[in-house]
Amino acid sequence: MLITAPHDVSLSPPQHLASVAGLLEGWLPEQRWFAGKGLPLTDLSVVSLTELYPGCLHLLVRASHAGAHSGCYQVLLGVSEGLPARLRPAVIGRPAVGPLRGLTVYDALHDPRATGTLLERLRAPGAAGPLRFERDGRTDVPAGLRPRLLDGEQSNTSLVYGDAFILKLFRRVQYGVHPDLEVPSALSRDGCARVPAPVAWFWTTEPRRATLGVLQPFLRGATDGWSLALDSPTGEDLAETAFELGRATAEVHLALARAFPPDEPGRDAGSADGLAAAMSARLDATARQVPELARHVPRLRAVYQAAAGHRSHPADQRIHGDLHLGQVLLDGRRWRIIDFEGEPSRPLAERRRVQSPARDVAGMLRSFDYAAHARGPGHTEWARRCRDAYLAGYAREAPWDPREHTALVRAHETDRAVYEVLYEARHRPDWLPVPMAAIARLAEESRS
Ligand SMILES: Nc1ncnc2c1ncn2[C@@H]1O[C@H](COP(=O)(O)OP(=O)(O)O)[C@@H](O)[C@H]1O
Ligand SMILES: O=P(O)(O)O[C@H]1O[C@H](CO)[C@@H](O[C@H]2O[C@H](CO)[C@@H](O)[C@H](O)[C@H]2O)[C@H](O)[C@H]1O
Repeated sequence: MLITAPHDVSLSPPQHLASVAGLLEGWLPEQRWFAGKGLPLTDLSVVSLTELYPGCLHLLVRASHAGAHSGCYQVLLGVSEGLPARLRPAVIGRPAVGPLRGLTVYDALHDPRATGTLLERLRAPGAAGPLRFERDGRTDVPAGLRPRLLDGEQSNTSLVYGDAFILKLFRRVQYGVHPDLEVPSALSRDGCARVPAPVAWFWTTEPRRATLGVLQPFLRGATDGWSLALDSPTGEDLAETAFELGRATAEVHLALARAFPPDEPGRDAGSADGLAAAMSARLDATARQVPELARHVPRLRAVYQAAAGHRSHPADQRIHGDLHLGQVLLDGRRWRIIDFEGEPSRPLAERRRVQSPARDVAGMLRSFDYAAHARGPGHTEWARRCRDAYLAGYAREAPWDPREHTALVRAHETDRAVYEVLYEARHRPDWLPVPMAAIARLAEESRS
């Protein structure tokens, strides 16, 4: 396959691109954040290329697959004659042909020189080719903070600088306003302390505006909800924290409703029937891709219809969109909520739409179920306690009580489990039995 360069690249010789094409073709599909897993690649094209310094290229690469599917990815490449031992795990390969023959191409996000340069750019707002760097101007970002690449399971890639800031680089790039910059900025203007506020960010103008990364304060010493859930010896000891987490979710929902008022563009009314139709459409699409889901389809549709039958629902509003235990950090005694990106596989415009707050509540309930599986057999009761405490905490702060809207919450849990089925099938097939077990249970419950 030939990798094709954009016509207006002036920063680096286009023939270099042909050199790295074969390497990226093998490397991209192996990455956790690559969304086209299992779909044969038909083309790779560079939509933007910027030389950050000689030997370090910032690329946006479009990967096309058979059919209409394609995705644009952010990649930072280093090119070097030799690499120190600590950078060997980052090697992508050595081009066999072309001007880069014999040189080593590597993932430069592992290279402190490259990631240090990114921070310097963010500290001094301005342009580099099509890239634009901006900052809020209120927070001091010291020079020379030591970068460290996070190695956790992620949809994107994050770097921690001096344990003071964290930079999230969006791997799958979509054009338009990015909710992970838009929402925390709006919440911070609203005075909401539950969400770390963006300090600096960068975006590209080429071929269209797209947010590429956001720097925010690093909550040193905070523990994520997933680790806490796996470490807590009993449901009893997590109940109080789960209650507080419910309160935190409701507080953020209230702040979101204030920050994105009803007449804001992008907000539409939504109806219970429309919701059931949208959920059914997602179910059908997923069942086409994950055939083991197909036998549950009729019963799951009934779950959606049951929610549509109830006319009184909490109003749609902007929500988190992908709330789970990995997105909440216990910072001292206070829960903080991160990652407002929404479900990574959905189009950006869809993720920015108003949705039912029940969806976030359902996301967290699903997460207790995941944690119960991860803890091992016999943790159903543990999950129930966490669930009850979380719902009680939410109801304490929110203007509606999810325990009085069981059909709605169940429909969202089901829709969320369907999303998880596709997510796991694509990214982590070993985890697929977890949402599949929930699907079987929810389908069975629909009989009663
Ligand atoms: N402000 C922060 N302070 C401390 N840790 C953070 C912060 N933001 C993110 N993290 C850590 O980084 C991980 C990944 O961040 P996240 O925004 O969820 O990325 P992704 O969308 O790629 O999953 C989180 O699970 C959390 O452990
Ligand atoms: O990368 P993100 O955090 O934005 O979210 C994606 O990946 C998550 C897994 O890392 C995935 O969450 C699912 O697995 C979690 C356990 O690892 C579990 O707590 C969640 O409830 C479950 O949805 C998330 O769905 C996906 O969007």
